[in-house]
Order: sequence, then structure tokens, then C-alpha cells
Amino acid sequence: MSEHAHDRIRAVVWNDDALELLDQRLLPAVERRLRLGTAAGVAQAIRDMVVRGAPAIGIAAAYGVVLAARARFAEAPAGWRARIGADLDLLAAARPTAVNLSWAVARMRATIERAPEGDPCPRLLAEANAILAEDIAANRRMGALGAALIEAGGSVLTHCNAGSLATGGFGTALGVIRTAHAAGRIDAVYAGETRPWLQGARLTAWELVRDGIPVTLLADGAAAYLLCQGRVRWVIVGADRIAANGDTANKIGTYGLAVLARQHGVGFMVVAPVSTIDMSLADGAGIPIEERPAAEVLDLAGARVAAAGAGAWNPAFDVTPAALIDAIVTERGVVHAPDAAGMAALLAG
Ligand SMILES: CSC[C@@H](O)[C@@H](O)C(=O)COP(=O)(O)O
Repeated sequence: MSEHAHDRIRAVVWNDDALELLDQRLLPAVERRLRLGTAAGVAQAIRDMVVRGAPAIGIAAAYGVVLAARARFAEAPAGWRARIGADLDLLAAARPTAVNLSWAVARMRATIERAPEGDPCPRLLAEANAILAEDIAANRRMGALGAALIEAGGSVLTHCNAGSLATGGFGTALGVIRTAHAAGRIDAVYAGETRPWLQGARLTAWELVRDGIPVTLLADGAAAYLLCQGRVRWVIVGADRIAANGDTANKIGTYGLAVLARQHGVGFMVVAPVSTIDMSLADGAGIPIEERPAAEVLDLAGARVAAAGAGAWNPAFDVTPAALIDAIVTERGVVHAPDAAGMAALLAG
């Protein structure tokens, strides 16, 4: 495949013994990498949205475990495995909704338990690198599987950012969109601006413009009017956690788009690697939904816009019932009209 701008976008990079994160709070105005050398610094960066997006925060946390192991082993090789437990817990708790975070930390924890005596860092770094590489490969596979569902002609709508910035590279929902656009199946991409963090306006638009894929932004409240006009064939989104019955948590506003899509006969596609599936939860009611500070809603770009005295409710995610989802696309295959049986068959296969 020829090199596109997305091939050069890497949100999470291990470089010269430290973790470098492209600071997503500053995009698109400023492209700056933060260099982090401690697990506590990585946890803080995840909490503060320097890095965001379900797979990307899992990958960042995996490298955070490498930093923690380096520090604990340097303190004293004896007993480092016991002392690293607090670092793992800190990383896993940095944000609650995306299960990729605790999944990646659990995978690193298992690697720690299996590690032979001696310096654990080479083995742990190899595991973090594997998590990153597997995520990119999964995105490529999902891109092909999801694009195959899209008939040529027409437009798609996406929400939030599920692109290179939210993953190891290429993207989940944006991976499908990139693949479908390259195959000539998509005429235009609409992106919701995604208040309050504006992941759509700042990040998705930035990625698509760099790829030369035409992107049209809309205020989140304009989606109903867009979908009633018949130009959009699919709504395509990523996911932060998918329960065993297919109920899907994703960026706040996703559930509303699913209701609108069903109302207007538009397909609704969720694209996520199997690391986003949480089979321990029977349905979406058990998914923890992060509530972020009210100031994110009351302010715009750091300046107060809401009336003094007003409060704000700021859930970062919502849960779309599986019944509103036409297809869940994973690297293992597509679950059409997802339900508990379909999800179990996917993971058994
Ligand atoms: C491939 S990313 C899928 C989701 O993680 C994405 O759509 C999303 O909701 C991200 O939320 P964010 O709060 O920006 O981390």
C-alpha cells in the first residue's frame, strides 16, 4: 500500500528509552510530543487526554508498565514484582470506560508473572511492542472487512475520533473509512464536531484532510437533519467497551446517532478490535461511564461561555443498545445484528 499521511501519524511511540505521546490536546494547531519517563506520568497523561481513544490508551499504558518495571527493578531487583502492583493499578484506573486500558495492563501483568529472573525490561518492551503491532494489524483487517459492507456511492457519518490518533495507527472506524475511500466506495465523509473535546473537529478532520479525504464537519445537533436527507448510507463509529450481548459504549452522542440511523434507515456500524470486548459484562448496564469535569462543558477553549451560576453534566460516553447496531466489525470477523449468541460465536471462532 502506498504511503499516506496516516502512515506517519503515531500517537504513541517508544523512542530512546522513553514514551513519546503526540499531545492531542493541542492538535491541530500544534504538533508536539510529550516525553514521559515514569508510569505516574503516563497515567496522568491518559487522565488529562494527552493521549485518548480506547486502543491508544491501552498501548500507552503498556509502555507505562515498562517504565514502572525499569524503576522498580532499579530500586532493588529483589521484590520488584510485588512493588510494581501499585503502578499497574494506577495505570489501569486512569480512565474507567475503555476496557482496552485494563486489558493491556492485565496482559502486561501476565507477562510480569511469567518473566524469568533478571532485568524484565526487554521482555516487557517486546510485549508492549507486540500490543502496538497487533493493534495496527487488527485495524488493517477491520478496514477491509468493514469497507466490504459499504456499497459504492453515498456518504458516511462518523463521530469522535477513531483514527490513527486513537489507536496504534490507521484506525478502527477511520480505518474502514480510509479503506472504503481508497476503493472508491465513499463519496464524502461527514464528521460530528463532538463536543466538548471536539475530537471530530480537531482530530478526525485533521487526519482526513492530511489523507486528502474530503471531510465535512457538522455541529452534533445537525445530525438528525443530515440523516433525514438520504445522503448518508452508514454511520461508522469506534467503541470503548462492548458487552457480551453487543451493547456498545462509545463517545457521548453515539447512542443518539444510532437512534437517528434506525429512524432513517441508515446502517450503523461499530468497528473495534476484540480487545474492546468485555465478556464479563452481560450487557451495557454494567459499563462504567466516565463523568468528566463540568468545566469542559461550561468553557470553550479555556474561556467561560456558559452563564455564570449554571452547572453542567458531562458524561464522556453513552451506551448504544445492540438492537440498534447493524454490524460489529472486529479483526476476527463481522457480527451482523449482534446479540449474545453472535458475540460468543465470534470469540469462539
Ligand atoms: C478507536 S477509538 C474508539 C473510541 O475510543 C472513541 O470513539 C472514543 O470514544 C474516544 O473517547 P475519548 O474520550 O476521546 O478517549
